[in-house]
Amino acid sequence: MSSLILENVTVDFPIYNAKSRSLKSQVMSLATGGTIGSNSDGVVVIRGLDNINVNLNEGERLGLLGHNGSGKTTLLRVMSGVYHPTVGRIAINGKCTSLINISLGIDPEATGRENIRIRGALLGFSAKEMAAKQAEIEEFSELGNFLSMPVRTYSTGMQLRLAFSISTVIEPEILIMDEWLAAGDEGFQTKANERLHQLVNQTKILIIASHSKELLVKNCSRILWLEHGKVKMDGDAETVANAYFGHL
Ligand SMILES: Nc1ncnc2c1ncn2[C@@H]1O[C@H](COP(=O)(O)OP(=O)(O)OP(=O)(O)O)[C@@H](O)[C@H]1O
Repeated sequence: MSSLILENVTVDFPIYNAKSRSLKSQVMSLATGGTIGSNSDGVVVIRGLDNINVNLNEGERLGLLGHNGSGKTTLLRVMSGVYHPTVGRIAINGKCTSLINISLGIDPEATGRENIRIRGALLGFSAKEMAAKQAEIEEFSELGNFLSMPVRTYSTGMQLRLAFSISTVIEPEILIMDEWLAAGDEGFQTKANERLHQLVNQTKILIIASHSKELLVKNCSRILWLEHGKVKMDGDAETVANAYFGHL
């Protein structure tokens, strides 16, 4: 059974070149972002997440809502292992894939084909599994002869096509997304959308951050509303979305 559990998770970002004396006290509810404070050494600290508790089980589809800087991306990054909690712990059960920063790790000097191979190895595919995946990824990307060219020669859209084709070939049990991924030109977008829908439908646990009510209500069963790194509301998707969009 897949599950994802966060217990008392706090994430602090120490900012060594900021001066705490220049910070003015602000009315919290007016400010965007996390809480800015300082630690015992006088170092300025931005608290991205503040004591978050989430328990996700198979079948759950969690949406993240909140103003700019409320902690959505930080939470997604903690869930995908990019950040470690400063305090608290996280337990992940199941194969987890994050579709945030899909272009990260693409080597511009290597060819498209080499990049597919490199990423496959990083994802833990065996040589045999990779041979089948390689053909599938190449075909999906529709990059043709460009697959033999270094990625630095690609346009932005072509790079995205490659990154998208690679990142979505895996079938995760836990899927983490920051907004709905859009890649490529019109033709490719239709195809990319279909693939994303497939992934979202197949995954056992979904976590997606978005500013779109429609997207969240359509894809999620539960929504966590974050404010200044804290949980403001957690509940049924429609109820939380109505409360959030009603307060704006
Ligand atoms: N790498 C970092 N270094 C310092 N502070 C950070 C870093 N990443 C995030 N923060 C801070 O943590 C808080 C939460 O940011 P986060 O990116 O998680 O917000 P968000 O809800 O995803 O916002 P948005 O809707 O604008 O994408 C903000 O106050 C931000 O300034």
